[in-house]
Amino acid sequence: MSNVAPSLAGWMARQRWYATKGRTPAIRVIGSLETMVNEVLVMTLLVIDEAPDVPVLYQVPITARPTPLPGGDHAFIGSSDGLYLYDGPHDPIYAHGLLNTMATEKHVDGSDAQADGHTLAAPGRVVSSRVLKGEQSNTSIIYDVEGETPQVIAKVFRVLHHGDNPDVTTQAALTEGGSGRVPASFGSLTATWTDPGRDEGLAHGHLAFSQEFLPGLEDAWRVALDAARAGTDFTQAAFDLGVATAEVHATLAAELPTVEAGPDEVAAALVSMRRRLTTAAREVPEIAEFKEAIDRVYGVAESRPWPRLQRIHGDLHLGQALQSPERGWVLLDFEGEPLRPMPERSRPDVPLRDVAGMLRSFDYVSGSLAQEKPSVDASAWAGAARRSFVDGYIASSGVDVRAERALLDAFEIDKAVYEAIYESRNRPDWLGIPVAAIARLVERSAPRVS
Ligand SMILES: Nc1ncnc2c1ncn2[C@@H]1O[C@H](COP(=O)(O)OP(=O)(O)O)[C@@H](O)[C@H]1O
Ligand SMILES: O=P(O)(O)O[C@H]1O[C@H](CO)[C@@H](O[C@H]2O[C@H](CO)[C@@H](O)[C@H](O)[C@H]2O)[C@H](O)[C@H]1O
Repeated sequence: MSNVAPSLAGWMARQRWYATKGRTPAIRVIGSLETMVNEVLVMTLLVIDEAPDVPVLYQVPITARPTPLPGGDHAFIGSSDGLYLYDGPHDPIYAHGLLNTMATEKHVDGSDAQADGHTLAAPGRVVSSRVLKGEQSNTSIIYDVEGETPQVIAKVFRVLHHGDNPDVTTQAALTEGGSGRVPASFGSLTATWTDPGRDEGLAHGHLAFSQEFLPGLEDAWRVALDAARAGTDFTQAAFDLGVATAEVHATLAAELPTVEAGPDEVAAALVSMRRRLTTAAREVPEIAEFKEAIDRVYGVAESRPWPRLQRIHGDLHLGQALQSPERGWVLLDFEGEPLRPMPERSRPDVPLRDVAGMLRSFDYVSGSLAQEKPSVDASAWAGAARRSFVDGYIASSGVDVRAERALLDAFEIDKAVYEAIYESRNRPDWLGIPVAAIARLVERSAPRVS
């Protein structure tokens, strides 16, 4: 097609996944994978947006149809060369083709980009597909498939990066390790594209992956919020969540490389934590006043022995766990923290970070209920859930994380610092939740200066 970019820019700016809110995209198509299916041109465009200071690369799958897609008005992008352009995931021709590509290890050649599929187990024949609704940073397509096989979900990554996406590699390793604590991985799609900024002039990364879809399950955030509001005991569920987290850690340590936490590794982790603190102090005045005290907590953590580093979830919170009646807790979304640079997210890290993430999440339950009208005091509920979660983690892992309090506190503070940045950028009304946690943790952990 001659030039689809003019139709795309305005549409991209309105999408949930467009990362630079409030800016007008300045886009250029740098690569394209194209196939013709029954008179429909299916294009996976790699689109660079130079509007932000650091350009962002997006994956924008679109279909170009000679006639309108029935029922596709909500996914209509615009017209070009007399063709009707649609957001690919909403068009069954793209959606079915994507799953097929991942299931058959097909190679697709594009002018500037190449994609290849990888599959662990093929799902059955697709009957229908639909896009998952809700606020998400990526676009997920749910497929109904023929026969006894489970439903399938394919996640289309919108922002692309050079290097493996941990959402794919970590969950695939867990599936290969026989873990039922994640939905079974089916396949993934990677691409190579030109990148003049890299030494070899090429970048390589994940475009999409597919896994078992577990329908009709509530995530733990909703379950916990309802339980806390009603004052229902959650300690057994929290204990089981601790067990599930420890089991995932054990499988990841067995399946993927682990490394000794030597002085260089500890120093690198501290550099990243202090960099984040500096950003938070600059963006959030409430954090600036705690900066020195937090720095002292980090100093204590630095002087303690660190456990061996391994792959972890990286952004574990209650919204990332589904409660299945058959399987118990199942964990999702191993993509890591969206605000952390992608190369850092695939590095071996301290499993205590995931423990800290979940502890923060129980605090968020009581923090958000305290803001409801009328306000609900769930602090005792949250305290009991936090203790039970840690009990479950210790029971399964055999690691006494309470004995590593100084480290756990430092990671909990680091997570709350991250949350303060996240909330100030996305949900300012909730900024008080991580700030109050930092005040409490610092009061408990920061050595006083006389
Ligand atoms: N395999 C799955 N089975 C059931 N629901 C899922 C599955 N994967 C994702 N979901 C649902 O989709 C939501 C978003 O998925 P997630 O992986 O967190 O995407 P994103 O990275 O776009 O936020 C989850 O909170 C969950 O409700
Ligand atoms: O799910 P994402 O990978 O997009 O994670 C980001 O958004 C989360 C909010 O949806 C954010 O989580 C924070 O808020 C949760 C309640 O909404 C709470 O349970 C978490 O503990 C808290 O960190 C997450 O930090 C962010 O990366």
